[in-house]
Amino acid sequence: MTSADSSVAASLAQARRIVVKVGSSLMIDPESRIARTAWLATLAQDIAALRAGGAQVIVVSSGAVALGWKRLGIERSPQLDRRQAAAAVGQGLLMNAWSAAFATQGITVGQLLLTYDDSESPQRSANARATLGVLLDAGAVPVVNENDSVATEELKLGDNDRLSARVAELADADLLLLLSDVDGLYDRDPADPAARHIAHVPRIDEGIAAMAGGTRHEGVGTGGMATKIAAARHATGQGRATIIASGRSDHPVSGLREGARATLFDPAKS
Ligand SMILES: Nc1ncnc2c1ncn2[C@@H]1O[C@H](COP(=O)(O)OP(=O)(O)O)[C@@H](O)[C@H]1O
Ligand SMILES: N[C@@H](CCC(=O)OP(=O)(O)O)C(=O)O
Repeated sequence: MTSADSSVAASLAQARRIVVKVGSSLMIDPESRIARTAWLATLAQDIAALRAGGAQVIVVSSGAVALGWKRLGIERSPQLDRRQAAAAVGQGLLMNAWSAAFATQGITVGQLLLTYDDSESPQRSANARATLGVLLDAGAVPVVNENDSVATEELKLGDNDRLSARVAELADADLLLLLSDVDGLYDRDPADPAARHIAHVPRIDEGIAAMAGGTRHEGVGTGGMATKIAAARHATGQGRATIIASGRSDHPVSGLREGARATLFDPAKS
């Protein structure tokens, strides 16, 4: 285990309130069904273990749009009304999957659907904060997504990486964990075989931001590494450690506690 790995483990062990963001590519299979029911159960077990260690956990889950296409029986399309209709179908499927996964741990889930203007409005963000607080205190796991079916193009956050940083802010979390299909930041898109993994980022500067490219899952993932770095910048700037890690394997969080490779972004010093 390297020192950066142990810092990832230490950050997880120390955090009292954690936002775990799960990308679309982890939730679905190439046929656009909930693919990874067995995997989701292992993540729910990991989250139950974090809670048993005294942490509170909020999930931000993507996948509604990607899941909705197939069930609704329409072709994938960039058109807003079609994506919104797909999300209306997929969001229910997504919550069923989370609800079933956490039920195996005896944990109740509560759905929060937020828009950009909710997070900008003092009144609505105060309400969302209070709802999160009651859910957490009652022992539930809040599962958050963007309210894709109503958000207009101008008022969309548009990606759940940024949404998760805003949720971390709303909930005053001390750790943001972004689970993706890649085990952290590389010095260039890892599609390039020469790309090198970066285990530790003490400070996000323009050089770091310039390394991050887009997604290779057009129509499934949104934003690629660039929006994860934007989220990490937002969260670390507010003093929250951020980890980007792979969710490809079973037990992705306990894997990190045992030294799996990831990228740790230090919180900014005040
Ligand atoms: N510098 C980089 N380091 C790591 N991944 C990168 C980088 N630049 C672009 N990417 C791409 O970002 C992808 C992860 O983002 P994305 O597809 O949006 O996933 P998610 O659904 O988890 O949000 C990676 O699979 C990779 O193709
Ligand atoms: N709110 C959208 C997720 C958009 C998004 O950011 O997706 P991803 O890049 O996979 O985290 C959905 O549920 O389909």
